[in-house]
Amino acid sequence: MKKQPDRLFARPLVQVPDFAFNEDVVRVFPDMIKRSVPGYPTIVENLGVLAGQFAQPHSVLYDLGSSLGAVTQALRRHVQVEDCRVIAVDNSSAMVERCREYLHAQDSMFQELLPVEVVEADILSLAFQPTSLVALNFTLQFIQPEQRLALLGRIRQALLPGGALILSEKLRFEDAEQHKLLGDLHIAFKRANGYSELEIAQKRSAIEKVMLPDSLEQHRERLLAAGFSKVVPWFQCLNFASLIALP
Ligand SMILES: C[S@@+](CC[C@H](N)C(=O)[O-])C[C@H]1O[C@@H](n2cnc3c(N)ncnc32)[C@H](O)[C@@H]1O
Ligand SMILES: O=C(O)C(=O)C[C@]1(C(=O)O)C=C[C@@H](O)C=C1
Repeated sequence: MKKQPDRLFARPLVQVPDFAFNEDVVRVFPDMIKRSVPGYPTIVENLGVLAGQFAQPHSVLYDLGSSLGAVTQALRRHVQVEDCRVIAVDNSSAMVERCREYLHAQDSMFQELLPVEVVEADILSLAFQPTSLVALNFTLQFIQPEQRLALLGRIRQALLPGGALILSEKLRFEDAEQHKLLGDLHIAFKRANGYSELEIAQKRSAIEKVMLPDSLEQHRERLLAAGFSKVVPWFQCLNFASLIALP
């Protein structure tokens, strides 16, 4: 379970392959996401706090695209509601395997944590159980754009009254000047976290076909079209934001 620094794009690659959540990424993922996503630790910790306000007894909490279970761990630290359990879902077997190890370690450190099940599955073909809280923390941006509405619709159908979806995403901006400013500041954030120009450029070309961010307006419209009644942004740092969507 050794956590390694992210040097995946440090050396020049003849051809940069498309980004995938494989074994190499799993080894460096905690370091990669913290150094790449402005506000990530704040979002994850507060997601636990927010979840505590929506979680209901005898219901399921979903962490969709759970990676190594950072959100699941925050849910388990913050939510103390009777007969709640967490279902963490990811379709990367490398992520799922390591996630189970981390959660096992959390079990041995804390008492009275919510029970958790880690499922290796495609969230697009998941049969959702009635749920009071769904977290999509930087996952929707990796789903094919034409499949996003249907997924959100199914999540909406599964949500209990009084529950919530928490959706965190990288944003693009419809105003070109704003898009460039926040994009440049994100690059400055990566530089300040020790990434070289080469690492930044190669990561960008690895990710540009697999991660397709939407604008805040697109998110809002799509969430409303999926049947959500209200969309409330609760956090933004540069071009990364998190929204609460109410059923
Ligand atoms: C950026 S990571 C999410 C980070 C994580 N939620 C966290 O807060 O640390 C995106 C994750 O979504 C997973 N993923 C992408 N498409 C998926 C799908 N269709 N079904 C399940 N998981 C998916 C990837 O394997 C990856 O682990
Ligand atoms: O936008 C970027 O440059 C990123 O690296 C973002 C991002 C993400 O938002 O999930 C992309 C892939 C990695 O999982 C970590 C961070």
